[in-house]
Amino acid sequence: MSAMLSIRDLRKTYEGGFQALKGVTLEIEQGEIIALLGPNGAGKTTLISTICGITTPTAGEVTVGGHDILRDFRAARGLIGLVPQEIALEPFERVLNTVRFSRGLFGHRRDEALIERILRRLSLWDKKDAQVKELSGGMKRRVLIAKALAHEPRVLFLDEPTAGVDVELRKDMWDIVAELKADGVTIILTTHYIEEAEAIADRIGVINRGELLLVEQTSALMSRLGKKQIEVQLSAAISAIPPTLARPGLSLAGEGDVLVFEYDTQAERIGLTGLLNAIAAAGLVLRDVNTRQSSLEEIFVDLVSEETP
Ligand SMILES: Nc1ncnc2c1ncn2[C@@H]1O[C@H](COP(=O)(O)OP(=O)(O)OP(=O)(O)O)[C@@H](O)[C@H]1O
Repeated sequence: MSAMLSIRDLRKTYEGGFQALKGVTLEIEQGEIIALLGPNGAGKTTLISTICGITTPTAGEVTVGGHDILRDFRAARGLIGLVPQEIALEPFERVLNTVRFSRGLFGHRRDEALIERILRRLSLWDKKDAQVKELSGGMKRRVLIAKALAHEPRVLFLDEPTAGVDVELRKDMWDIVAELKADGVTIILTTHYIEEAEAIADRIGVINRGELLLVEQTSALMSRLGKKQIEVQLSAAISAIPPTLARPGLSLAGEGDVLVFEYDTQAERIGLTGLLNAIAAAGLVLRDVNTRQSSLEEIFVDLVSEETP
């Protein structure tokens, strides 16, 4: 089966010489959900904008459903739905018209029943006659999603869909993504939240400084990255870890008064109870206990430093 979205050696150098994409290659199958993680300025929006025809590539090739995005733009764009990061809506337009218009843009026939279903699905039906400027920020984001869905995309791009939205919309978004996937829609989303990528993506791509550092199955990546630390502060310093406590992942830190135990959250047996019992049995007294999970930032730093020879 050929890929639904095929990106080959895509490069983008902005006017002024900044290289935002340095040769990105990626194939995405139909019905797959891929999350692109990356720090600010990594090139995620540039990648999406280039595929959607908002930014022109400097080099490389992209096909959507087999259609080249430059030579066959209308056919390629007709398959795409885009939920952009920035809210760009006509403030005086009414919600219903905004969404209807979006469907017409790429040559689809009117389908009032579909528009109603989408608006209801996004809890916007009772706002259909409101002007966009009367909506809250979260509702405007819902309108952006409705617009993208109105032309029944086969490939949907979500650029940080849940940045700054409330818990309810986030949950709705995740459910909608699952429903679209069940319909065979291919979804590419960018996010800063690893939990979000973990919850909904089949694969995760990490992008940094215009390069795709890796693309991996979510489960494989999470088990590689799902490290957590427990820091046990002792009431008195020790000169070495007692032999009864020694185990892989345990080290002595601070002034000899902190035991750090690094473990894999995905492991079947972590052994925390055993460790705490052994600490007590060794006659050590605890002053405090903290846990720390690797943050996305640390994960990036790890990945980036792994890539540096
Ligand atoms: N029109 C432009 N002209 C020049 N440079 C640009 C332009 N648009 C983006 N850039 C630069 O390209 C780089 C990538 O930006 P991009 O918006 O793609 O990043 P991003 O990964 O989406 O970041 P964020 O997570 O902050 O949204 C940044 O350094 C940005 O300053």
